[in-house]
Amino acid sequence: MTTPAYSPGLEGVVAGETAICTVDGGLSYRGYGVGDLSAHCSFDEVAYLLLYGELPAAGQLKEFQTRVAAARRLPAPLKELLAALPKWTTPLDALRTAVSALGHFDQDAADNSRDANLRKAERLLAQIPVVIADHYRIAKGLPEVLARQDLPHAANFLYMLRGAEAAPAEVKALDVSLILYAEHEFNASTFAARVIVSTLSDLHSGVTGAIGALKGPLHGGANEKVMDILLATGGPDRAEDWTRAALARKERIMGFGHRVYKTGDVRAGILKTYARTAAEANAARAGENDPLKWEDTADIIERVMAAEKNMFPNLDWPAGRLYHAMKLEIPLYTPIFAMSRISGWAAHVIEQLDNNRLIRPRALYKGPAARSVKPLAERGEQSAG
Ligand SMILES: CC(=O)SCCNC(=O)CCNC(=O)[C@H](O)C(C)(C)COP(=O)(O)OP(=O)(O)OC[C@H]1O[C@@H](n2cnc3c(N)ncnc32)[C@H](O)[C@@H]1OP(=O)(O)O
Ligand SMILES: O=C([O-])CC(=O)C(=O)O
Repeated sequence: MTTPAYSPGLEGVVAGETAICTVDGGLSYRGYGVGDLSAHCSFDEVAYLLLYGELPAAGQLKEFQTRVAAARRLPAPLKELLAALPKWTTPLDALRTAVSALGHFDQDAADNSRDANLRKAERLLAQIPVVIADHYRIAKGLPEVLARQDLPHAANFLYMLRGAEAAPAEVKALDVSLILYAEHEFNASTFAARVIVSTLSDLHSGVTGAIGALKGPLHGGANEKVMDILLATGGPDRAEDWTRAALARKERIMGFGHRVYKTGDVRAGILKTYARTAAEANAARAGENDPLKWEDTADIIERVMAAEKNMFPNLDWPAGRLYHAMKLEIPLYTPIFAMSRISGWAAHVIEQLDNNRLIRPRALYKGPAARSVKPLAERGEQSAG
């Protein structure tokens, strides 16, 4: 047997084929550049594109939105479960548990046909924002807000969370962030979902595992850490010294760097404008006198990171700031990523199952050489590996 090539972290390894997305030559979903999609489409259209392969015509979009809106409700026992979770449960952990539980209530759960997976994907697309908003309101002791049938994905989420309709500019900014978060080829959470369903497991299992992978701060969890970093600097006056000191301590500045993008992430550039505009608008509304404090702080950190590390922002960097400017609480940021990425995860699960082969790579063995077992009575104590 020949020894297969080994690449730590699978860097640069082509682990499968996809027709959903490419990061080569600028990020595109099914052939459409993300700049074009975020300028001309809504998240609902992009979710349809990812799931069905083509942008919807007006009638198809309406039918899709109607189906999704009708599925915006949770089984009563799941609401009870959300209320029964320990009070320290994070919103992302609650979401992971809820998606797993939703599998029990979905009549198509065990059906891995393409049609059933599309039906389940639409339902999860509808249910995930409801889980996030319901858990948030339960944890705060606030009354439940029922989903609206007449609002698109982003607008309905903000409505359920706050109990009031959001301003159009806020809805647009959130919507653009959802478009940019929707899909990204073989990132860790999507790959996790594909590995899971490659055993012929089911969509809910794949998405539950994907949420677990998204949680980590090297992936989706980074968007929550971004604001921790900005707040820790104290503001523009101390941002440069703080960043240099953090780098000297060999700390990672969350929101920077990327496994694939080494000269910058196109999505970060698109969302930066929305983060800045939201900061100006929302601070003005709240009567704050330094609306661009965190945007200016971010600019300084960007300059230091480029000069010291030749490292550039990824999408989480402006997304964390945008959500903060919208006065959303930090533990909601990674769940918001999930409420978008469900469209990409589901598209990949369907694509994997359309042409499935078990994903089972090899490991390079680094353990002890072959040896014989000594009878128990003859073994001395040895410290574990
Ligand atoms: C939407 C998304 O999920 S995008 C990713 C979001 N994640 C983050 O923002 C977390 C911060 N960034 C990182 O940890 C990394 O850049 C990753 C995990 C995203 C990509 O990592 P890789 O390309 O595999 O690089 P790797 O982790 O091997 O790091 C290489 C070197 O760069 C350093 N480095 C990488 N990212 C950063 C960072 N953000 N800040 C400071 N140093 C960094 C590492 O410490 C390491 O240094 P060393 O060689 O001296 O040990
Ligand atoms: O591709 C990656 O490794 C992470 C990422 O940017 C994403 O999932 O959007």
